[in-house]
Parts: sequence; structure tokens; C-alpha cells
Amino acid sequence: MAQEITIPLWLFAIILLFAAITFASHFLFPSVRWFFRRRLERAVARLNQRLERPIQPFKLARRHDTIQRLIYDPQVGRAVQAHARREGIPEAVAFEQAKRYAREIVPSFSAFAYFGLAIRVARFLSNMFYEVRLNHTAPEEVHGIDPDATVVFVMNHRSNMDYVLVTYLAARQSALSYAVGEWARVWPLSRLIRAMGAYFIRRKSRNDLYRHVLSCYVRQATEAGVTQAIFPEGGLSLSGGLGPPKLGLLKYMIAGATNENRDVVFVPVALNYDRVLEDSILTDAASRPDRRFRARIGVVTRWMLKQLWQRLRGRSHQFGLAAVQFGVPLSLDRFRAETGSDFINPLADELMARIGQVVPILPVPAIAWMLTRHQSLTPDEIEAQYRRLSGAAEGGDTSAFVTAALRQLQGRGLVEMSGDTVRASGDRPQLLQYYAASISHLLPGDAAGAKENSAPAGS
Ligand SMILES: CCCCCCCCCCCCCCCC(=O)SCCNC(=O)CCNC(=O)[C@H](O)C(C)(C)COP(=O)(O)OP(=O)(O)OC[C@H]1O[C@@H](n2cnc3c(N)ncnc32)[C@H](O)[C@@H]1OP(=O)(O)O
Repeated sequence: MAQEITIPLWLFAIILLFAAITFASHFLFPSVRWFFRRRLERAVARLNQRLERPIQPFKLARRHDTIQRLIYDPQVGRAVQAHARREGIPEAVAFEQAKRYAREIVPSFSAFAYFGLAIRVARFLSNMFYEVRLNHTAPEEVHGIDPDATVVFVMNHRSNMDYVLVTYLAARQSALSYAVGEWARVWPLSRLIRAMGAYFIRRKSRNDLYRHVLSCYVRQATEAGVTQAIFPEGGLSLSGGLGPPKLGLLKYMIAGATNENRDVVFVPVALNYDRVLEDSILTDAASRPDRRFRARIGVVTRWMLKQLWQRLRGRSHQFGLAAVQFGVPLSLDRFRAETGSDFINPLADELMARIGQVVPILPVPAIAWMLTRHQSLTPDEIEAQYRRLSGAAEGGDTSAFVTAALRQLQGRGLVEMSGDTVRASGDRPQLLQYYAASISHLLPGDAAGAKENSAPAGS
């Protein structure tokens, strides 16, 4: 036992390394982990004091625990049994399948990544591209929402800047949890998105087992009071106008509204832009038979880097106004009591109507709308009509924004200005229609009173 052995130095080094790792993982890592966890918990507690809606423990739970809780939920258990029977496979196989779905869906929220990084990046990007405006239709109702309620921001989907803007503007209220389509399931974007607390969904899957796992996750999050944000249209608007609502996520959230002490309150949010960054891609997609949005992630990243580079060199310019308007909140309890049992469709319609009512009327969409109705207008007429349509007061920045909007449209070849006359031009009329469509539901059928002697488009 006491005899000596000789081993090469490299082997000794490897043994030493393994010994060090084993020692660290058994004795050091748990305490180091505990040390950091304690620090993180304290930081989150401080953060929660600043937020209008504290981050819920459900969201802060370890991903592994959330996955376990999800796959052992009775709803998923029943779905596993039904799936196994239907497919003629052992339950253990169906259970593994459910586990894969759960791993795909469940996020791994990091308060540090969200508040320390994402909010800062979101603020930087929002202000880099736009002059940002935030307005409330009923501020006291939004701020007066019961602190125990589950708040769901329901938004129109115009651009990939939507969630960047709303995340930044809602940063004082809470951390938002989004449902993200399959487009973002590319590494490393998927990791980043998970760290923001967003959960992945397969929009096209009709698989019953998958739907139950997804529905169960959304129900659990809603029951736990997690603040969420959804795009009921289920994708970017190709026409520029509001699309019909999908019902799936709403249905799953309603299933989570079981707690008498926790109402679900929907806050309509409408966004609009003087320039939607992806407008050409969207209008191109609208004209193709498959109506698919084609923008590879590499192209988007290159474009962003180019903008950033121009900004660093002081050559970037903003794309006009971006506006976010919070509408009148809707309490699910109250709506259910007033509407009766079959209320999903009326609820979705009401939410879309509330979003539609508060879509901001910005200069570019307004000018686009005017030019789809009038062959020509003067800049003064445009400004006067814009003030009337948007309810903007005299003076202020309105004049500067209208001038900047005209310059932007002219720079893109969408309008031409000769002398004192502004008219639509170029071979992309669909872009003007796209912007006009974002607000046309708010505007009168004809522009009566706007300009008596302006010629209608096409005449
Ligand atoms: C660097 C800076 C960072 C900044 C910070 C970033 C933050 C972190 C990044 C986040 C980034 C987020 C970006 C997201 C951007 C997107 O990805 S948008 C796309 C994703 N979102 C959505 O799609 C939300 C809305 N979609 C839905 O709700 C869809 O319904 C679903 C759930 C996806 C399913 O699709 P579907 O089958 O087409 O939907 P639909 O037919 O309407 O509904 C089906 C269900 O409704 C039921 N239903 C239908 N009609 C009725 C009725 N009348 N009564 C009762 N039930 C009914 C059906 O029975 C069915 O139920 P299940 O069988 O599922 O149980």
C-alpha cells in the first residue's frame, strides 16, 4: 500500500484537474451558486419595489422547475394518455414528446439580461430610429389596475420594432412575457429571447398534445399573474391595416382566469410609425401568392449594423415619429359577467376595436391617406388637414414633423414636389396604400372639408 508509483507529468496534471473540478462542484460551486443567487434575489427585490407590477415568482423560477411543473400538470397528463391511445404508442414515449414540447416552450428569464441589457438596448434602438411618443387614453385606469390582476398588453403588429418600443416604454411597469413565433428559433437569438422571458410557439401546429402543453403553460403563467404581451393578429400586418384576431392564446389565458382573487386585465396598445422599417418586404409579401414574409436574419443583422455604423459616424438620421398609445383597459371578469358564456369571439373583437380606436395618426400615414384620395395638395393644405385629422394643436412641432414626413416620402420617391404641389409618384403606390391603411378606419370616408378644390386621385 505504501509503495510508490511513477506516472507521467501530463497524467498527473489531468488527475489534478479532475480532482479540482470534483472538489469545486461538491464543495465550492453550491456555495458560490448560493452566494450569487442570494445577491440576485436581493437585486430582484430592489427592482420589484420600483416596478408597478413586481416580477412574479413563477417567472423567476428555475427553468427546470417550470418544465417539471408543466409536464406533471394533470391537463398534460390527460393529453399524454389521449395522445398515446390515439397514436398507439406507449405512454412513456408520448410523455417524452410532451417533455420536448415543454423544453421548447418554457423560457429562462434573466432579470439581469432583461433590465440590465435589453431595456437599455431597446431604449437605444428606439431613440436611434425614431422620435418616440407615448400616450395614454385612460392613464388613471391603467395605473389603477388591481395590483393582483394579471395584465396582458394586447397590441397591433406593424413592425419588429413593436416589441422593442413597448418593452422599453413599459419598463417601469413590469417585465413583459411575449409569445414568439417559430421565426426566432435560431441560435443564438433563441437563447437571448428565452432570457427575455419570452416563450416559443408553433403557430401552424395542429398537434393536440403540443396544443395542450402550450395551453397549459399559458394557463399557469396567467394564474400566477405573469404580465404578458400578445399580438392577436399572429404576425406582421401585410396590408398595413388591422388583421383579424387569432383566438388560441386568448382561450388559454381565459382558462387561466380561474382565481377569484385575480382578474385578467387586457390593456390595448396601438403602435404606428412614420416609417415601418420592413415596409417594402411586407408589401412585397402581400403581393405574392404565398404571402410569406422573407427577411433572413443575416440581412436584418447586416442592416442593423449598417445603421449603427452610420450612427457612430454621426451620419444616421431618424425615420420620423413612432407612437405608442395605450387604450382603455378591459377587465375579463366584468366582460364575462356582461357577455355571458360564449364570449371569446366578442372579447377578441372588442379588444381589436379598442386597439383600432387608438391607432396614432402620424404625419406619413396621414399624408399617404390624403394622397390616395387627392391627386395633389399643397404643403399648407397637407399641414392643415393633418392638424384636423390628428387633432394636433396649432404651433408646436407639428409643422416640423409634417415637413420632415414630406421630405422622407420625397427622398424615397413616393411623392414628388413641384412648385407648391405635392403628388404621389413612383412605381410603388402600394407603399402609400400600406401607410394609409393603418389609419383609414379612423378617418372619414371622404376628405370633405379638407380641401374643396383638390382633385381626387386618379382623376
Ligand atoms: C434587443 C432589444 C430587445 C427588446 C425586448 C425583446 C423582448 C423579447 C422578444 C420578444 C419578441 C416577441 C416577438 C413576437 C412577434 C411574433 O412572433 S408574433 C407571432 C406570435 N404570436 C401569436 O401568434 C399570438 C396570437 N396567436 C394565437 O393565439 C394563435 O391562435 C396560436 C395559439 C398561435 C394558434 O394558431 P391558430 O390555430 O391559427 O389559432 P386559432 O385558430 O385562432 O385558435 C385555435 C384555438 O382557438 C380555439 N377557438 C377558435 N374559435 C373558438 C371559439 N369561438 N370559442 C372557443 N375557442 C375557439 C380553437 O378551439 C383552438 O383551441 P386549441 O385547439 O388550440 O385548444
